[in-house]
Amino acid sequence: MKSDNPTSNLTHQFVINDYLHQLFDAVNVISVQGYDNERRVIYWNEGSERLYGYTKEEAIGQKIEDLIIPEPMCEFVIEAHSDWVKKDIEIPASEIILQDKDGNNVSVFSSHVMFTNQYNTKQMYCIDIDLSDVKKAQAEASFNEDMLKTIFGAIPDLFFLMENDGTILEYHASNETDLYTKPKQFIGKKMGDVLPEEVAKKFETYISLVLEKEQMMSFKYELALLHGLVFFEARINKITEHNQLMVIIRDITEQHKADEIIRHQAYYDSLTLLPNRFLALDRLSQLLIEAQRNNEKAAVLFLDLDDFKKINDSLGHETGDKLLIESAQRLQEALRKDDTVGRLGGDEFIVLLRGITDHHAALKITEKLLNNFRAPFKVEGREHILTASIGVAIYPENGTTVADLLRNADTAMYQAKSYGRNTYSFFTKKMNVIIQRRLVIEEQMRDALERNEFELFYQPQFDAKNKHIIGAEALLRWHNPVLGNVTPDEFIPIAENTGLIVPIGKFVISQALHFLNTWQSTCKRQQKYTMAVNLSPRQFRDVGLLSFIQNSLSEANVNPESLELEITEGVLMSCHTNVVDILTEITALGIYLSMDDFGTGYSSLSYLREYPFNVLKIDRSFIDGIVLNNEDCNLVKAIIAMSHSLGLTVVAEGVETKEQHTLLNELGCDFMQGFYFSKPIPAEQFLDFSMNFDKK
Ligand SMILES: Nc1nc2c(ncn2[C@@H]2O[C@@H]3COP(=O)(O)O[C@H]4[C@@H](O)[C@H](n5cnc6c(=O)[nH]c(N)nc65)O[C@@H]4COP(=O)(O)O[C@H]3[C@H]2O)c(=O)[nH]1
Repeated sequence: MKSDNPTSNLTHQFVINDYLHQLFDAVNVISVQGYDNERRVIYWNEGSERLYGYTKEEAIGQKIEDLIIPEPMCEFVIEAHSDWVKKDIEIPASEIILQDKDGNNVSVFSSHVMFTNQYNTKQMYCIDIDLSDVKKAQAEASFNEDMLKTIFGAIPDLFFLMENDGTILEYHASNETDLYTKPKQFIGKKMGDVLPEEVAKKFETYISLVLEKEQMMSFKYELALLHGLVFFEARINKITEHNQLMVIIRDITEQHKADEIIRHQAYYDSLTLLPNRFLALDRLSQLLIEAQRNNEKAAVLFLDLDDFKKINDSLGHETGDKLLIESAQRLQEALRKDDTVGRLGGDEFIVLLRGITDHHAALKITEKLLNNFRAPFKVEGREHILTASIGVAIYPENGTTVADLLRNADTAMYQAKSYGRNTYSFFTKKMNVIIQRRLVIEEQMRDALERNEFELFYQPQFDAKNKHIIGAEALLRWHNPVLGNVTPDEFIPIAENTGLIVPIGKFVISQALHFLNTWQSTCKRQQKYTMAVNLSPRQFRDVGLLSFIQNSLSEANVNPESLELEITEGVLMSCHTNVVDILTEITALGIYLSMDDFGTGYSSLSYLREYPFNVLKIDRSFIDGIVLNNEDCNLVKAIIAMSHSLGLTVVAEGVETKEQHTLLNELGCDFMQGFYFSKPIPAEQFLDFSMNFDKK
């Protein structure tokens, strides 16, 4: 309750207290208020004005409970004041929350004194020290503490506070269950006392580094815990002003596993799980460093599965994948643990053998690898025969660098392929010459068609009985300005590999048919001549092959029956699903089909029944020996008989002597060709030969 005219009632009080008030005025940083025995303000210094917001003029005469006492405390304050005035019960100094003019809380430490003036009236003076800054700081500190607790509780990391010498002072751990040692046991100790020696050493090293460099450092380590191997990352930082260190330890096992998976994907082949090219070559470079240091030999084996592409194309990629997986297993089975087998890509593998004593040691392992391929591969109930060709290069004889050894092993592997596959070959310097030539041939052949470097020679074929010319075989010749004459045996396989055989083969078909037309019209006779043309396996992959042949026949105005296409077993073994279809379509057109080089390779009789052949050509390697060698003679005799029983016409290749001719005639051979009659000759010469021959 406010009094009506407070100021006039209080005037005498000011006079009395003037001296005292002058003193309080001097300490204006703290709030001092004076109250009369009815709790009316008789003194209000500058500090009070600042703290509570009331000016001196506003405050003087007001009762304390109307100014700064919050409503709920009013009764208590009035009572306490009355007790002090009347019963001398002192109000103790305490921390209390009052309120300012705007109703805001004001936290103060309030001390009180009671005077009795000369009129025997009690006057209370309150000295209030503003605690708001202290309170704010306390609130902040407690908030920070709470926040830290929450953070420590929420983060699964382990925190250690350490002296600079590594003694652990304090820790925070949200979960102590899975730890190597309970953090409590760390307190007062160093890492060396509680962790395995190797890990403790790492801590010591990094603590020294952090102190020396004055920067945060981190490192990784692993610990074998009861539930398995756990990977950690420790971060150490210096708390500069306190000469202490903070160590934060994080369980990174999951991240480590994820990293491992990524690393595995980057270094291992996802299909076979073998080291991929990248890792295998890295291992090779490590191997070379070791071999050099220990003065040892090492071997690099380049392994390529034979005809894998064809298998993949014909059986499908799923089967191909399964074969690759099993191949990888078989290779691993043949090797020691510290040897490496990697997949370079596709059907190429690399094997690295360390610490081999000599070539013989490498040879034994190479043979073992090939042997492991002998048993058929079983995929989805079907058996498949898969073989491999291996090239071997030895360190240091065949190279001292990754690139050299790899290239030379590859060269040797090509050599093994040319030996007929399913075999191995050790690198020799001579091979490099071969490879070099191969590259030049390849390069020169690219534009040879455009440069008109190819020419067809023709070798006549004769009726064995009456020695009449019945036809010819077209044989390709290549004269190159750089290489000179290159034999078909050398350039045809390269043309096959590069695919150049497709355009070259078309040139042959078209040229041979045009020549046949010229020949048939020049040397007119009742029975038409035939023209035999060789077809390579690769040409069967050309979807336009059939239509090209048909067009060429009509362009050259030649009957299909006059064309004979010679194919080898290679075409049939290429496993191309559409080979049967193409061969059937070829014969349906009326074109003759001839099985070339019979007697070499597998010479499977089943092919003759399975495919629609009209002609069988006995390879000249058999004809060579028929006069001298009874076995060859009997074999040729059997081939002729069998062919006739299948309705096939038999042509003998490479007839070089009169005796061979006579014997083959006796054995019932139908047609012949060979140097005895004529070598393959250019077109013009052939026409002369044919005309002169017919006149005889
Ligand atoms: N020692 C000896 N050899 C004889 C005798 N009679 C013929 N020859 C040779 O035997 C080969 C017969 O051809 P091939 O077996 O089809 O074997 C051919 C054939 O597989 C291939 N070839 C040739 N021209 C072509 C072609 O245009 N396309 C394809 N794809 N291959 C071809 O190259 C192979 C070799 O051809 P050439 O060097 O012309 O060799 C020819 C021929 O010159 C003989 O009495 N004694």
